[in-house]
Amino acid sequence: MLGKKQLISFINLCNLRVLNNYSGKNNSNMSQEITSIHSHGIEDDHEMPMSVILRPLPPQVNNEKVESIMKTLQNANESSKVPPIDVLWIKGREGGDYYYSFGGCHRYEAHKRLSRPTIQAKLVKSAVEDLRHYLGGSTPDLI
Ligand SMILES: Nc1ncnc2c1ncn2[C@@H]1O[C@H](COP(=O)(O)OP(=O)(O)OP(=O)(O)O)[C@@H](O)[C@H]1O
Repeated sequence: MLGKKQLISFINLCNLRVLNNYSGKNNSNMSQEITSIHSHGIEDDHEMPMSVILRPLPPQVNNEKVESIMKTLQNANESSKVPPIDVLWIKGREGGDYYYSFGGCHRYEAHKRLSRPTIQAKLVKSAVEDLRHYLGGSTPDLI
């Protein structure tokens, strides 16, 4: 279990990674999609890069379930049976974009073990207050 200081450092490290990723050329399409989603204030499904998703809470997974989902994902005829995970999209006070995920542990873990670069995600526009429900006093100051 991470201590409070470690958790904050971890989140800050991840945030740096998010900002770096989003300034990179490879994510230009993603940035455009995000911008258009923001302007409409809606939730929608996206092919999100795994590397930008912040998961500050350690997952507790059932290996059999993860392996079963991996098999489903690897079968082209079955993969659509795995629904998108929910990702909270939060704007920092200086305009930074942060993508937090708390549920969908088994689906996320299955993608990770398959080294999938992206995961289908439902982007849900959220506020820092929503993050506080999960992280309490360890909620970072998002810039
Ligand atoms: N082989 C499979 N095994 C389990 N679930 C599968 C499989 N294939 C598709 N699914 C779907 O994937 C989703 C898994 O959701 P579930 O709530 O069980 O786990 P999770 O959300 O990924 O993890 P957690 O609930 O622990 O955060 C369900 O909608 C389920 O129908």
